[in-house]
Amino acid sequence: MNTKPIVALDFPGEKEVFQFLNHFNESIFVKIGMELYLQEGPSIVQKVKEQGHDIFLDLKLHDIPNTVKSAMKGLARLGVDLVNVHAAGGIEMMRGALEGLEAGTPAGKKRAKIIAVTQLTSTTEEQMNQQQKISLTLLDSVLHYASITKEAGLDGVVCSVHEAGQIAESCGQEFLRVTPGIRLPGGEAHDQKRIATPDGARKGGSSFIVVGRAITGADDPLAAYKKVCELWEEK
Ligand SMILES: O=C(O)c1cc(=O)[nH]c(=O)n1[C@@H]1O[C@H](COP(=O)(O)O)[C@@H](O)[C@H]1O
Repeated sequence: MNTKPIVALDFPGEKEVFQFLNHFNESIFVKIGMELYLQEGPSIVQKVKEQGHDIFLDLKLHDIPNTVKSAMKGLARLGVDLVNVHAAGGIEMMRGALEGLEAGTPAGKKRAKIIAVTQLTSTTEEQMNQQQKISLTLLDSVLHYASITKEAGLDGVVCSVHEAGQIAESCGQEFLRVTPGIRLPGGEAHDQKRIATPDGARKGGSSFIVVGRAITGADDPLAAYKKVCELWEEK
């Protein structure tokens, strides 16, 4: 797995995906999320893989442990590089997800990394306090979810850049911090609440950045991708 920016293929269907991927003549790291997967099904994973791209299959599983375990067993056969669940499903559910993933990974193949969503980057502390009835700071809630994710044996979490550094301190550098909510300087936030720039993410302790609309919605997606890479990788 490389640490290239992960480009969110949030498109309605296959046609738009390949129009977009045609801009690139190198293999990149992409994310297939629920919008695309629910329209096209598992075949889209196969088709994107055939072009040589690394894949984060972002289906954010959150259900009873047995259901998540069985679902993960099936997903493991798709041969993707990274998958995720919601940490709010609890330790038993996350352990089930990991067991399913291990059981479903074909012999001789590397199992996908598995991470858990802490608090979505579209959530504010006020929303969390009022709507989830969690009376902590947002940072403490994210740190708590990171600690139970680690206890369950997963490889890391999805969080915002604002929490990434503290998670690295409490859970270790090896524990992945995958951070969406990335915008180019001055870019529109849209529905995201906890945002940062690619260079902010590098300085803030992210292991990976997930970038969607800043690239897919740009007039020149390749130029936007290159700009993101430049800021993310700058030494
Ligand atoms: O799990 C995710 O990928 C995810 C978690 C999160 O907390 N926030 C978040 O935005 N995402 C995903 O990251 C992508 C962000 O897209 P943009 O806001 O367009 O860059 C979307 O595909 C989201 O589904």
